[in-house]
Amino acid sequence: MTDPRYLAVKLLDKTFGSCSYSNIQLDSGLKNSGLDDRGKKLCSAIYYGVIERRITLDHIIGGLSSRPIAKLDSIVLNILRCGVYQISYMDSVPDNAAVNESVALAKKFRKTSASGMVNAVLRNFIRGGKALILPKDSLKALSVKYSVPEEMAAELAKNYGSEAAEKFLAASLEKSVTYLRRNTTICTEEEFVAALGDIKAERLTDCCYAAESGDVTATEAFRKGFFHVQGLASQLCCEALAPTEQDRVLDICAAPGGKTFTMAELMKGKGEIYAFDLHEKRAELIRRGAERLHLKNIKAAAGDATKFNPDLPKFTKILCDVPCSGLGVIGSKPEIKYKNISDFAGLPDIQYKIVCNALNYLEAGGTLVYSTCTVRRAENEEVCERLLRDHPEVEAVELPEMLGESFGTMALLMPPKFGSGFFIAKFRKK
Ligand SMILES: C[S@@+](CC[C@H](N)C(=O)[O-])C[C@H]1O[C@@H](n2cnc3c(N)ncnc32)[C@H](O)[C@@H]1O
Repeated sequence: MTDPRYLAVKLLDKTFGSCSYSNIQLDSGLKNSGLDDRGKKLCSAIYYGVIERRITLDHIIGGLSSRPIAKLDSIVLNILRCGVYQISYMDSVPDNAAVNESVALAKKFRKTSASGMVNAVLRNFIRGGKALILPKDSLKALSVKYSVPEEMAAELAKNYGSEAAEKFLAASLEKSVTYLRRNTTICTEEEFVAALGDIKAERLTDCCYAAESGDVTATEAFRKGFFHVQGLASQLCCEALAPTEQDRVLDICAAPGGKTFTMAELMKGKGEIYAFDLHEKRAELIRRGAERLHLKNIKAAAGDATKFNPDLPKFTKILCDVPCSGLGVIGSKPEIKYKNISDFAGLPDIQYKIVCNALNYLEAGGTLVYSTCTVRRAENEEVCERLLRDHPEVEAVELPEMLGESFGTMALLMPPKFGSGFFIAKFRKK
């Protein structure tokens, strides 16, 4: 049988060596591993933990190793990262076990010559009281403490102030919650809770629940289409657009379909939703999800949101949930925080192009919601301000209260209260 720590190191080596998504990498790694549930849990905890804390772990290792981090063999470095992670953050793993398992891993990976160094670094870390010594410079300290590149810490602080940036980074390191959206078109709360079996779910809003840990997709409730997994903020975004059965809705960047499904349910399975995404493969994800949830009011197809499609009708409500840098969801997708800020340079123009194109399909008097799962002004407030400046036919609309808070016409939702970082703005065509 595979060793969970061995698999974690192997997967980390792949993840850090490519740009793949952590959840996809982990799922495929676990699938054929032959690990039991306990092994899978341990492997996932180490794998995600190391991605989440990579900069912090490297800072610790850099202070203890005689060779610079950049000169270490990548497998050896990942063994050390996993070792320091277990010692620092996993109470369930005794320190000695973390050291011995790491030394054994070095041998298993045929890095026998490095096993002495692995042993020495980890034992010195424990002997030194597992200290995390932060750099004096405040930006560098923020970067090491919350494991975020300096450039990104600076960007967050520039956007929302250093206090809000630190709060956001701290919240993103907290355990992430799995939120479920109950499918009101086919089940009552009692039926939903019963079909969840052993998994307990706490109700947060009318249809949003926070699930206890466990595989929610293995439940009878999932098989029956009684819910889909969707972040709290995403659910609030759909409620902000508030589609009803009288509406014809356009969801212009819709895959994998979470918001399409919630809107279809708010419309009681009636009215019409046109759901588009760039490629057919992604449109198919929406169709499959709609089928599992027994939702019949969704038409999904491939379509480029930046280009006008003269064959489309006018819509009473439009959702522009545009592609974005995703910094709001670094809590659940930690690999995002290691991207370069320069990779995001072209996004505001694409986002603006999409929302302008969407306006072509909006009926006079119709409403449009613009949303992202990021916390950058350039992709949020600035795109919306440009829209209002250049389109006199558009006006900003007051958002509904969300979890008891009023936001005006643009809302930056932040974790932990709203689950993740998310932006929502609402407009009307005069
Ligand atoms: C934030 S995600 C949408 C998430 C979706 N609304 C949901 O709730 O499940 C943005 C989506 O935009 C799609 N996308 C990117 N560029 C696009 C374009 N030019 N036209 C249409 N969709 C595009 C991406 O494939 C991605 O699925």
